[in-house]
Amino acid sequence: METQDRLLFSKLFHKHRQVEVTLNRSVLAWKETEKSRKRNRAETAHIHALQVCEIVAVHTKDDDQDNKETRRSRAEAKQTSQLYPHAFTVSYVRRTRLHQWCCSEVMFHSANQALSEQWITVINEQLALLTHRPKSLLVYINPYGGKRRGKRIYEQKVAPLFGRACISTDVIVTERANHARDHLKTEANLDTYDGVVCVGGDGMFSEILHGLISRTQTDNGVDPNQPDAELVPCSVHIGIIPAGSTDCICFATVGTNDPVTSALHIIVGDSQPMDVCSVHHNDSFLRYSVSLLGYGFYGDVLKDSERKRWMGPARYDLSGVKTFLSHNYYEGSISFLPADMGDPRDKLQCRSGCSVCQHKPSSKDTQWEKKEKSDKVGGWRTIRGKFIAINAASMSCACPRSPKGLSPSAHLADGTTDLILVRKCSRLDFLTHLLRHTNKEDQFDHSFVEVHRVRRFNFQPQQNEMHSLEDLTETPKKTGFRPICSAQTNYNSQDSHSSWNCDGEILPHAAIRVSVQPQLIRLFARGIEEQQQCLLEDPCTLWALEPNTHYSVD
Ligand SMILES: CCCCCCCCCCCCC/C=C/[C@@H](O)[C@H](COP(=O)(O)O)NC(=O)CCCCC
Ligand SMILES: Nc1ncnc2c1ncn2[C@@H]1O[C@H](COP(=O)(O)OP(=O)(O)O)[C@@H](O)[C@H]1O
Ligand SMILES: [Ca+2]
Repeated sequence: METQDRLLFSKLFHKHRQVEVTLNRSVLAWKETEKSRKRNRAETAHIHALQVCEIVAVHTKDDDQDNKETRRSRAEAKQTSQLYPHAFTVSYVRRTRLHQWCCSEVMFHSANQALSEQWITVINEQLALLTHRPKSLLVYINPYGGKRRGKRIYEQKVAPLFGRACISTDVIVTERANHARDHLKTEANLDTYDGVVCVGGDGMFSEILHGLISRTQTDNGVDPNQPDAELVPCSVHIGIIPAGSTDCICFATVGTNDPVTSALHIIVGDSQPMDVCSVHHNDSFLRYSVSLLGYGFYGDVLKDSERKRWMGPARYDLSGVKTFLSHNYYEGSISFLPADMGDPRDKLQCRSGCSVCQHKPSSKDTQWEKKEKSDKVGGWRTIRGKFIAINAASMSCACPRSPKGLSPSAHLADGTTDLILVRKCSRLDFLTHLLRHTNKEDQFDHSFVEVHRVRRFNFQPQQNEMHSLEDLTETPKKTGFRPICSAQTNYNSQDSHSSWNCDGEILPHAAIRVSVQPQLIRLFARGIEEQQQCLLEDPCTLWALEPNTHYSVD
């Protein structure tokens, strides 16, 4: 970076010290001047830098300054304000704990009003060049999601940030289930928004997903009932402010469930493509899924938990224990079309800028699929058996309960889903498998678990009439649970079918056809960041550094 690339360079005051401030197209940086450093006997010159793309806003001093600095040294602050009364504040993204962001501020003072205004103008000009940032958002709040804090979370933590970033919003607090979905499907004027934000959990996200996809297909004349239809990607981004019970979609795309972090990802206009599974029963469309499609264990947990909604997020713990103790298994046949790339056990985790997901399936891949379809059996595999759980994870499904998720190496946007088959096994074995979701051990490393990366799959449950004698002898006594090490599992003819847990919603049919639609939607997210993100360039290059001075960089 040569000094001629500088857009602005000035000597200003920051925390009562004179600093050289410099701005180019990508970085805003400042360091104490030599004069000021000598006065403060500082041996090291510290260079601070922040990326322009992570600046939230710039404002005249104003209002906001009940900050720590002012509390620490009111007298000094008063003196600076008197000598250098013209100030501006830059709000920017600061990384705090792992994957967590906050909005920080830095204030610069000047004696010269025109100079202060020039800084504001030039920074704003640079922000205006970031055209991917949303200017107008449609926000839906589920007031009953999670611990029923959605409205408060939005009003106290998110709305002030949107206001600071000059984003205009239309806010709808939902009055019933499917209010947001129906509004998006038929009423919302989507041309006026750059994004739709949902404040709630995975169920609320699912409403937005269905509303947007359905609207997009209707507008483009695509019939979603055709299982082989190529769906049209949605042009409007979706933002998630986590305020639900599991919030797995937020956690797996951002790395944390923090409303402020998510609001900042929306403000900076991050964009993360995501695969969507379309689920059909015969030739009728049932639902879309982006995270978990789970039959058996997760379907039963969800079904049981719906009756305990009043308990809030803790309902899943109780239903989880109950379902685990019931130890049901289900018979059926699963056929799938393996993906030609990647492996669920390759330990290549999907992270921000993931190289696997950069490769959007091309028309060549689609032709390959068509060929597979045309020779009917080519590529398709079928597995019959008795399963405790059949899970399709289109993303890792990481969440606070399971920080690495159901399939730690699943990708957000590779056009595939990881099909995990957990066969009938003892309770102890199943418990060991479940516990491995919460520690570093490999949950797939069991003889009764297999996992396949697939593009499509079909499930057909076993018809009720055929039970082997062995199965019938396994029907449990109604009075209690059998020993924890027992290999026996429950099978009673009334409950011979489970339900599918589709991103937290119960599906009415057991027999389904699933097809992954690559990168059908985009979220205001960037995937999980690997580590503290480095600056695009070394801020030291912004200055001709002085000899015999030690420098340190933020
Ligand atoms: C004995 C220790 C057992 C630990 C098991 C941990 C495994 C947890 C994996 C959880 C995967 C969750 C996938 C996401 C599902 C959500 O879409 C769904 C709805 O979320 P929301 O709308 O926010 O309520 N949540 C669930 O289905 C809950 C599953 C909980 C299972 C215990
Ligand atoms: N105003 C409302 N009243 C009742 N149910 C609602 C309302 N708004 C949304 N819902 C439904 O609530 C369910 C759960 O919402 P969600 O935000 O995912 O919370 P949780 O994570 O606690 O399940 C979703 O199925 C959604 O359709
Ligand atoms: Ca995927």
